[in-house]
Amino acid sequence: MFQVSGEGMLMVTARAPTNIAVIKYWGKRDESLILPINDSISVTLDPDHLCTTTTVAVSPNFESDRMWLNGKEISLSGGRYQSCLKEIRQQAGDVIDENKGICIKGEDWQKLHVHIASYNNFPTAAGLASSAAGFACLVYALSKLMNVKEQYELSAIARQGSGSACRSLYGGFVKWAMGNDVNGSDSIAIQLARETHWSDLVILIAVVSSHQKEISSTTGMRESVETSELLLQRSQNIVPKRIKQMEEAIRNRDFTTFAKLTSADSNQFHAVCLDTSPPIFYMNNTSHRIINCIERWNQSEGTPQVSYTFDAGPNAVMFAPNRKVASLLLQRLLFYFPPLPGDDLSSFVIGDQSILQEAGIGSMKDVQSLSPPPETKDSKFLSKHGGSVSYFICTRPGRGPELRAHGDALIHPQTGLPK
Ligand SMILES: Nc1ncnc2c1ncn2[C@@H]1O[C@H](COP(=O)(O)OP(=O)(O)OP(=O)(O)O)[C@@H](O)[C@H]1O
Ligand SMILES: C[C@@](O)(CCOP(=O)(O)OP(=O)(O)O)CC(=O)O
Repeated sequence: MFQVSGEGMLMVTARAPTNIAVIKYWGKRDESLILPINDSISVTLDPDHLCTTTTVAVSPNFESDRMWLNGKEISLSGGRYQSCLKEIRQQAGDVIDENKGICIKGEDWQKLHVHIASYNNFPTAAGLASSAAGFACLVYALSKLMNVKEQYELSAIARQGSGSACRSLYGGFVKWAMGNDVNGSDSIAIQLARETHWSDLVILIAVVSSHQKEISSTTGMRESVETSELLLQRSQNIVPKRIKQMEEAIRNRDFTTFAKLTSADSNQFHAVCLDTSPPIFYMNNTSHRIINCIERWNQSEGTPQVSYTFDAGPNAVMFAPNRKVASLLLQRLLFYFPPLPGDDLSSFVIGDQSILQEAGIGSMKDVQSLSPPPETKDSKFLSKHGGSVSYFICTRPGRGPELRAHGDALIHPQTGLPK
């Protein structure tokens, strides 16, 4: 919402979700415009559980563009922030409200400076796509402040902050079309279906403990483009088919196909990482154990009960077709990856915690007395790995960015500084 203070400051606060790719983006054909070598498809995660909140403010008294992330001032000099700010200013419209004494013409935005305060309600730079939610929220909030008319162009602007950010401008199920234009104007996100289209889906995230310093997605994909022949084959011959199949699976809410494609595409993306020289290892032993646990279960049932996907890190994102299956998944995961003694269950499973009740787990004692999954006949698969998952987040497909009320503003209306 617009908020005008006595100091002549105008503010907007917005919230934006993260997303998880089910057909992965990996590889750019243009590094500075962030143009991908293939289409990708993602599911937007419920912002009630994982989101960025950003307040943007403008005042004639501001001397430079400034930004605070999670309370600490950060530099906006990087090319990605500069591209987003420049592009959004070019699209800015008039903001005129005679009653409130506001008159900002479209061209005035080139001279006016903004203050930005942003907060992620989940760990930043920890493999949970903070850059996707962050850049989507920044561009969305600025577009509202600056009265940008062409809302469909926002994804092409957010893309220049971080490729995957373009998909966070929509809720539900989203495709990022790679486009053909050299200037990137058609490399944009398109909503395939709203979150309500497939609201039974349950998403469980295992935040896997990791002390390794990971290689960033930006660097990793650059090295894959330079060295992996498998990536060339994937982007030219495999992804185009999978995109069509995935679109159809989403349209028909066909979980079996959705699950098969999601896990297969994650595995192929990590195979590309291994095919990169030098090879890149994003998953760790815990990630591999989670895959084994799910594959054993799926094999024993003959059809996929759940699916998994991993981005450029060890965290698992798992999909279940409904709450019943999600609670069976949670029982299995808590059996193999219990919290450490003394941990608190209510901070070990966060997000939509009602899933714990449905899984019949009310206390740490219930976790300890979980029986081994019935498909686990061989005792070598019975070892537990307490503490190797830091915590679980239970969520669902969610809405796209939205404006927030004045009360959520992160900038003080008098000082123009973070609250
Ligand atoms: N709320 C935000 N607003 C603007 N930029 C943000 C925000 N949160 C994160 N970023 C930017 O994204 C960077 C982190 O991106 P990075 O790709 O390292 O981590 P991630 O997106 O959390 O994890 P991953 O890409 O592995 O899923 C930060 O250093 C910052 O530049
Ligand atoms: C594995 C991925 O998560 C890669 C995401 O890469 P980024 O969007 O973080 O990379 P840049 O465009 O360089 O900022 C797959 C995906 O989200 O599609």
